[in-house]
Amino acid sequence: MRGLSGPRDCPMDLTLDHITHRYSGMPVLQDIDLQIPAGEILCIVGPSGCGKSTLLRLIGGLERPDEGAVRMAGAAPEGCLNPLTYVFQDFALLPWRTVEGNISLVLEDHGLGGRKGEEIIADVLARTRLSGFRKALPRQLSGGMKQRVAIARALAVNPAVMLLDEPLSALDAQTRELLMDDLVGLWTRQPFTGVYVTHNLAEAVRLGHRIAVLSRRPGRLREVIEVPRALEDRRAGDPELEALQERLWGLMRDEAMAADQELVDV
Ligand SMILES: Nc1ncnc2c1ncn2[C@@H]1O[C@H](COP(=O)(O)OP(=O)(O)OP(=O)(O)O)[C@@H](O)[C@H]1O
Repeated sequence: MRGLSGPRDCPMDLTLDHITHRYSGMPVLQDIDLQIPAGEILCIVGPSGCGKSTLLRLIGGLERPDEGAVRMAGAAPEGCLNPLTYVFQDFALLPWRTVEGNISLVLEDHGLGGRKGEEIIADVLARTRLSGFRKALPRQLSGGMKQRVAIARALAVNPAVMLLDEPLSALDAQTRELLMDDLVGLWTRQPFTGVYVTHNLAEAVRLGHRIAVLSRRPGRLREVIEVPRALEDRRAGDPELEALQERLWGLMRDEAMAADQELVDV
C-alpha cells in the first residue's frame, strides 16, 4: 500500500526564504523566513488582512513572490501526484459529482483510473471514514462530511505538503471539534507536512506543532511558538493549551483591533 508511515516517508522540507510580496506596490508580506520540516504542521495566525492566504498561495505556486523564494528539498513521497495540494474553507466540491467522483477527478488529471484509481479512492475514503458515502452527492452531506471529502481528495494525490486555508471556518463549533480529532487521527496514523492558516487560536494550539504569528499588514514574522505537547495528547480545555492560546492572543490583540479598525475605515 502506498502512503506515508512516518516523517521519513514524507521527506520534503519546505523553506520560505525571505519572502516579500506586494499588490499594486503595497507591501503585503515582508521578509518571511521559515522552515517547515517534513512531517510537521505549521499553523499561521495573524490579524485580518496580514497576508496569511497570500502566503499560502505563494507556497502553492499560485503566485510568485516579488522577492525571496519558496523551496522544497528532498524527494516526493512514493505515489505523489502533486507535491502540494490545497484544502479550502468552502470545500470546493463539484456538486454534480459523487464523493468518489470528486476524488477521482484529481486522479483522472493524472491518467489514473481503473484499478489503481479504485485502490487510492478506497484508501482515502477509509482514512477519512467515508467508505459508506462514496455514492453520495455533496448536497446530501453535512458541512463536516463535505470537508472530509475535500481532505480525502487532497490525500488522494499523496502530497508532500498539504496547504489548508481556514479549513474549519465554515463549520459549527461541534463539527470543528470532530474534524480536529479527524485531522489529528489522520496525522497520527500517517504523518503529513501541513501549512494551516487559521483565525482560530484554539485550532492553532490543537493542530500546530509550531505556530507562526504574523504582524499586521505588511505581514512580518513576529514569533514562532512551539507547542510542547504531542498532537494526539492535546484535548479541548487543556489548561496548558489555553494558556498558550492566551499568550497568542496577547501577541495579536492590539494589532487585531487595529486591523479591524482599518477595515472599517476603508
Ligand atoms: N489578488 C490580490 N490583489 C490585490 N490585493 C490583494 C489580493 N489578494 C489579497 N490582497 C490584499 O492583500 C492583503 C492580504 O490579504 P490576505 O487575504 O492574504 O490576508 P489574510 O491574512 O489571509 O486575511 P484574512 O485573515 O482576512 O483572511 C489584504 O489587504 C488583501 O486585500
